[in-house]
Amino acid sequence: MDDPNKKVLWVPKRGMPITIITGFLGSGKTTLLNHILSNNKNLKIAVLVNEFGDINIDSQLLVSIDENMLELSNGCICCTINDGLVDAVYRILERSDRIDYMVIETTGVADPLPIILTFLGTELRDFTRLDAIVTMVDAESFTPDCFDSEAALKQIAYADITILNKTDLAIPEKIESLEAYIRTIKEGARILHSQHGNVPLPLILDVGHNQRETYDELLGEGDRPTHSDNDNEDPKDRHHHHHDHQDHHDHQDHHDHHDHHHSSHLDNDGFVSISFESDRPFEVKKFETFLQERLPQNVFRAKGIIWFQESELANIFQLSGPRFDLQTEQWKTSPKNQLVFIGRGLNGEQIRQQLMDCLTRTPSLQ
Ligand SMILES: Nc1nc2c(ncn2[C@@H]2O[C@H](COP(=O)(O)OP(=O)(O)OP(=O)(O)O)[C@@H](O)[C@H]2O)c(=O)[nH]1
Repeated sequence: MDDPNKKVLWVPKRGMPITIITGFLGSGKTTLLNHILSNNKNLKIAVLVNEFGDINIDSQLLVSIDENMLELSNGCICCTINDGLVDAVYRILERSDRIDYMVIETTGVADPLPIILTFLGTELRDFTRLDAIVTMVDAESFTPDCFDSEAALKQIAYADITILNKTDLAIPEKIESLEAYIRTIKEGARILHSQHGNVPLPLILDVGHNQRETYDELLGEGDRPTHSDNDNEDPKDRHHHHHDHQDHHDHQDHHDHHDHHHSSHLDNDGFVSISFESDRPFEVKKFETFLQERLPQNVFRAKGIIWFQESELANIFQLSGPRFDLQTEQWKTSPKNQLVFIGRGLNGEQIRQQLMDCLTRTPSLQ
């Protein structure tokens, strides 16, 4: 055992507060995260961004934060709870620099429940305090059929706070009927309105709206005493917790647990993500034609950083439903194309070929 006098109280008393931002594809999660990072004055916030796709576009679209405060995980955290989420959270917790708060942005197709249960039902609950699940809803494009997506519905059902975002694009009647609809899914829902995620931060951070009792039944621990503070725990022990779940015996337990939560997983609701990268620029005209004439209807969301032969700048491309948008900024890396397309039943090979056709010709072919 370590010298007990050497114990360091570096785990916050009630555990690291965690806010989880969910919301369907393109609803404004990254926009909200940027609002939080730009406007919070006092908190040192660590961010965990999870993306559904091979390329991390979001991380490049975040306002600059200390690189060390950002953890990335690819794929869907609700599918890779063991390796992705738990480890990424531990990596943040184990940092020696001061961190007051953790914000996690899930993918647009994530079912929040397995993520919530991971925080409440694994050893993570000793070191974290789930503060609130914040769900972004696109007030313009959201319809009660929820894009046929079970994930979209669950994101609202498990929200502690729902933000009706993009109110600039929706008529008041639509906003009203959406509110009413949300309350049919979740009685007594706390609903905020926003444009570009602009909500007062005290309404969404450190609000203590997540109630673990709500999940007792799912966690199978109705009569179990609630966990006490862990301010007396030796960080070394905590460290062991972490590695325990990687050794054989515990790993097995962990797996059972995981599978249990996983059974409710939605397999991304049939959404697939296609990524494209190239070190050669596009020709503007060809890419325009691609967008106008070739882009399949079933692409629900696309985003990326585009290199046009005609431009010195990086072009940030955003497509959400029927809208798309291009904005320029200085390159932070050497110029290249990085794009992700998300939708149902996409033909990846075809999309990639069409994008290849947008590239400038290689010198040898000219
Ligand atoms: N007009 C309008 N556009 C918005 C608003 N909020 C976000 N957007 C735009 O909507 C697009 C998608 O926003 P993101 O924040 O990237 O959405 P997301 O939920 O992170 O998207 P995924 O990562 O695909 O899940 C971007 O082009 C934003 O600029 C808003 O309130 N009004």
